[in-house]
Amino acid sequence: MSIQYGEPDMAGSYGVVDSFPKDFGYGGDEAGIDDDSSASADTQPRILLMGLRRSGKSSIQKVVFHKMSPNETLFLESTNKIHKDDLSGSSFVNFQIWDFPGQVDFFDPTFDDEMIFTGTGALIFVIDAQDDYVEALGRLHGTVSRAYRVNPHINFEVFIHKVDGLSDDHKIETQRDVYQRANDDLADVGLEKLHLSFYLTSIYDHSIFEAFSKVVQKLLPQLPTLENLLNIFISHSGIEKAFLFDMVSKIYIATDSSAVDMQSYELCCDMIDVVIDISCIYGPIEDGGAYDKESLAIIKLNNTTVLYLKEVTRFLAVVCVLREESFERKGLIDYNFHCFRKAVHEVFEVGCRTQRNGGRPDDSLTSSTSTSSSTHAPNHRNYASHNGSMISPADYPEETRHELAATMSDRFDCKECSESLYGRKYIQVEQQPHCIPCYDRLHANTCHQCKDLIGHNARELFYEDRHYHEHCFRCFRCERSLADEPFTPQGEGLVCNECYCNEFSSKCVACDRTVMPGSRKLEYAGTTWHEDCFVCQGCEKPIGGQAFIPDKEAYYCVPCYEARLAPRCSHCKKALAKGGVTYQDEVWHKECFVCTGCKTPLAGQPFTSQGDSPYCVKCFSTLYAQKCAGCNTAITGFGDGKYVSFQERQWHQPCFKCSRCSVSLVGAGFFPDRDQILCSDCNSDE
Ligand SMILES: Nc1nc2c(ncn2[C@@H]2O[C@H](COP(=O)(O)OP(=O)(O)OP(=O)(O)O)[C@@H](O)[C@H]2O)c(=O)[nH]1
Repeated sequence: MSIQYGEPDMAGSYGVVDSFPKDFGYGGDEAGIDDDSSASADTQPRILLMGLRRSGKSSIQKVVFHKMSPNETLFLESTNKIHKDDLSGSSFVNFQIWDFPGQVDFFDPTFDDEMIFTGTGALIFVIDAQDDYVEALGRLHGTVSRAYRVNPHINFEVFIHKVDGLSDDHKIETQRDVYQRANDDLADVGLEKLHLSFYLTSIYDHSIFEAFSKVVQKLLPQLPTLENLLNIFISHSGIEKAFLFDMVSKIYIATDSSAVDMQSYELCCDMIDVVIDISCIYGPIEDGGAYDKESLAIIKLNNTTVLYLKEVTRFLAVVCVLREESFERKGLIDYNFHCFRKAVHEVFEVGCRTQRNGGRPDDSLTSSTSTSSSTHAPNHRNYASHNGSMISPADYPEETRHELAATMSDRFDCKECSESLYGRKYIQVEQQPHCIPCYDRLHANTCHQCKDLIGHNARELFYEDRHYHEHCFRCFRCERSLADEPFTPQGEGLVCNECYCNEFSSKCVACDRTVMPGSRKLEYAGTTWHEDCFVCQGCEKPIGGQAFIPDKEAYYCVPCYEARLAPRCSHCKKALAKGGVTYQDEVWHKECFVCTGCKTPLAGQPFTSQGDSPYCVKCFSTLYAQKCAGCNTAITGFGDGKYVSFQERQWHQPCFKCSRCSVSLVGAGFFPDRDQILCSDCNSDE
C-alpha cells in the first residue's frame, strides 16, 4: 500500500526542527512578529494524529480547529493521504497538524519515518473505545516504538476516544486496561522509558478540548512563566480562576496553578462560543474578524459568579471566573489585567526576537535574564519588572504601585523556606508565594476519603469543606466516580443519584421509574408522578400546575373534563365542573338556580316549589300561599311552623284559637261558628 503526501512538492524537503520547542513560532500580535520571522511551513513543528481507520482523527481536528459541529463529522470521508493542516494564520500556536490515513503502512518504502518523526512535537494516537481495541493497541505499539527510535523527545499522547458511548465505570475500566496493556507491550521490548499519557476524549463534550489543551501546554516552553503570571494576576485581583485561551480552538494554553474543575472550564468554553457567535452577528462587518482588540465580555451568572473575558493578543484571551463582590473592584482588575497583558506580550516578544536572532537571545534581554533560563522561557525576573506593578486590593490605589514594583523586582522567595522562586513554579497562599514542597507540606488538603495529602499536582475535588483526590471522589455504595455526576451526601460518605434513588426516592405510579431528587414531580393523595407522566386522561397532555379533576382512577384537565364527563346545568346546558346545586335530580350552576318569580339566586336560601318551579319565600307567599284565617298573613311553611286546615280555611298553629276566649284549639275539640271557631265552653255559653 502506498501513502500519498498531501503536498507532494514538500515531501522530503522538511528542515530538521528537532523537538517541538526549538523554532517554535507563535501567531504573534500585530506588531509582534515580522513576516520573515515566522517559521516557514516546512520547518513548523507538528502534531501528528495517528490511529486506525475511523477512529476519529479527522473529526478531532475538524471539531477543535475548524469549528465543525460534532454531528457533521458523521459525513467525513475516510482520509486517504496525509492531510497537513497549517494553523499558523488562524491560531496562536503556530504548528501543523498532520492527519494520517488509518491504513498507514510503516513498511511501505515511501513512508519516510525519519522525515516525519524528526520535526514532531507530539504524536497523538487515537483509539476508538467503542470498538475492539486489540488491533489498535498493536498499531499503537508499532507506531510509538518506531517514532521513539527516530525522535525520543516526542510527547506520546493516547486519546481513548468516543467515550461518550460508555458508562462511567466502563470508561475507567477501559482506561485502566489500555494503560496496562500498552505499557506491558512497551516493557516487553525494553521501552519502559517511553512515557505514554492517556486521555478519555469525545468530540461531543469538552473533553477533547481539555485533552488538546494538555497536549499543547506540554509543548509550550513558556508555560511556567504564563502560569506564574496568571497566579500573580488572580491573587492580586480577587479572581478565583483564570484561563489563557486560544480563541480559535478553545484550547487553554495556560491557567493558574489552582486545580481545574471541569465545570469552570466548560463555562469558559461556552462563553467563548457566545462571544464569537455574537461578534459574528453584530460585529463590524468590514473588519471581518469576530475577535479583535476591543473584544471584551462580561457574563453574570445567577449564582453570583461572574465570567470576564478580555483580549490579550490577536489570538489569545483571558477568561476569568470570579465572585460578584470581587467584580465590584473592576478598576483594580482592569489595571492588573493591563499589567498582565503587557507582560504576556513581552514574554512572546522574547520568543520572537530570539527567533529573529537565529536562536540567540538578543543583547537587551541577556542582561536581565538569568544564565540558567532558556532562551524561549524567560524566567521570573524577566516579567517581574512588568507584573511587579500589579496591585492587590488592599494596596489600591495609586502610590503603592511603585513601591510594589520596586520590591517585587528585588526578591521573590518562598514565604516558608525563603528559597528563591525565580524560574520555579510556585503557589500563592493568602497572597504569599510558596515553593511546591513547602506548599505540599503545609497547605495541601487531606483527602477526606483516603486521609492522604492531596499534592499540588493531583486533581482535587471538594464538597463543602471536604477535599478529595479525584479518584477518591466516589459513591460509597457502587464506587462509581462522582467527578461529573450529581450526588447526595449521606453521613460521612457521598452517594450517586442512582443509589440514592434506589434507596430513598419515590417511584412514579405512571411509569414505575424513580422520581430523581430535584426533578419536578407531582404528589396527590399519597401518590407520586413525574411531572411529565401526570397526563390528562382525555387529551393525554401533561397537566402540570393546572387544575385537574379526579374521576374514578383517572385525572382530567378542566377542558377535557368539561367536554367529556361533566354534568350539564339544567338551565343553561353548559358543563358544570364543580359546585352547583341539585334540585329534583337535576344539577344547576348556583347562579342559574333562581326564583321563577323574581329571579334572585336561590342557592343557600330557603325556597319552595310550585309544581316543578322553585320560588323564593316572598314570591311564593305572594303568588300561591294560603292566608291564615286567624291573622290574615300567608302560611308559607318557613319559620311559621305547622298549620291547621279545616274545610276551606287554614290557620298558623298559634292562630288556631277560640275566637272569644283565645284558648288554643290545637289538639282540642272546636266548634265552627260562621267565620269564627269556638272552644266547647264558649260554645255552650251561647
Ligand atoms: N460517538 C462518537 N463518534 C465519533 C467521535 N469522533 C468521531 N466520531 C465518528 O467516527 C467516525 C469516523 O471519524 P473520522 O474522523 O472520519 O475517522 P478517521 O480516524 O479520520 O478515519 P480515517 O480517515 O478513515 O482514518 C465518524 O462517523 C465520526 O462522526 C466521538 O467522539 N464520539
